[in-house]
Amino acid sequence: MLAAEADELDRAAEAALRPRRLAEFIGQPVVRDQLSLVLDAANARGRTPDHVLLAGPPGLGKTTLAMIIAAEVDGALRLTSGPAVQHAGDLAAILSALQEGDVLFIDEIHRLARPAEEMLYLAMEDFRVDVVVGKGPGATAIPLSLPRFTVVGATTRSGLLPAPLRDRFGFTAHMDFYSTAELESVLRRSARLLGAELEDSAAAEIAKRSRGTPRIANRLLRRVQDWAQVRGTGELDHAAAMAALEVFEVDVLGLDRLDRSVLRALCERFGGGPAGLTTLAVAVGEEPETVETVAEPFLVREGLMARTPRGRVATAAAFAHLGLSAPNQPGTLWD
Ligand SMILES: Nc1ncnc2c1ncn2[C@@H]1O[C@H](COP(=O)(O)OP(=O)(O)OP(=O)(O)O)[C@@H](O)[C@H]1O
Repeated sequence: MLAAEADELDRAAEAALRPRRLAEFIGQPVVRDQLSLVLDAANARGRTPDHVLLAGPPGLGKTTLAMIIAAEVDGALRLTSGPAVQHAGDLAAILSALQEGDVLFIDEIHRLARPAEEMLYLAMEDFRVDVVVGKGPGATAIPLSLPRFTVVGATTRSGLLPAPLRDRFGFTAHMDFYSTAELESVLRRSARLLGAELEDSAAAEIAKRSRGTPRIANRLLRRVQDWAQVRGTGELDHAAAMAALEVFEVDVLGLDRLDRSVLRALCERFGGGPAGLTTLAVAVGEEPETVETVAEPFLVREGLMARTPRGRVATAAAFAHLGLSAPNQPGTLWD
């Protein structure tokens, strides 16, 4: 329910909710300002804009921004992703089909295979690919020049990007989590597009629990709509929001059942920790990887849990959130 990654249902629903132009894009003021400068300058010069890297966690609008960039420069958008390009030949095929002014969106660009990455360096810098013909000592590289195009790379792990690739982008836009007020605007806009009216207090409740992520906000809105239609009055009001969020076990901080059971185990069974990841995972009946990748990042971000060399530790805020009193032991985080 609160995963920031998209599933099939999200993808189908999201298409209708994506802002199409930069002016419609809510939040991310710094990124919007940087992009509008780069795109306006490119348009004024009649040139394709510099390559852009979009860095940030999933669900914050990287794909949406890539589509907006293409729309703003009147270019066609070609989409691919790092894992989809297994061989340099795959990338050569994509690059050689590009037209002047196209925008090539490469999602998860940090997962490109090495040979493809090297081919991309040359394509981004010199608008050229070397097509290798033949094998062994007789192989020759035939240079093929490409029309000017713009690469928009998206990554959730900009630290994994090799420096030579990072350097080929004209700039990197760092996307941040959205504020509650921004998410309320996203929700009001989505409701309008869905032909529904969303009460302000309902928007505030949903926004507060959406983990700073528009994708999650839109998903929760759909569940509130379901509740209103099936069990409520049809209105997207405060009562519908509260009831739907309760059905789906999303609490006031945006924690779901797994998050809470991890915290509860840490606080109640291990006295707040430190507890090792595996021990904690066994206590909640999950795989260590699930606890580490699904629950932990948000708990740490919210200041409810800390990772220390001795193991996971619950903070005073975690005890308070669960309505427990924190043990008073010197040397621990809640002291
Ligand atoms: N600034 C925004 N204003 C309004 N809606 C937004 C905004 N950013 C994202 N959204 C909505 O959130 C959803 C997810 O956005 P998007 O697919 O662009 O995220 P992403 O960062 O590319 O995620 P991923 O990396 O997981 O693909 C879209 O449906 C889009 O409508």
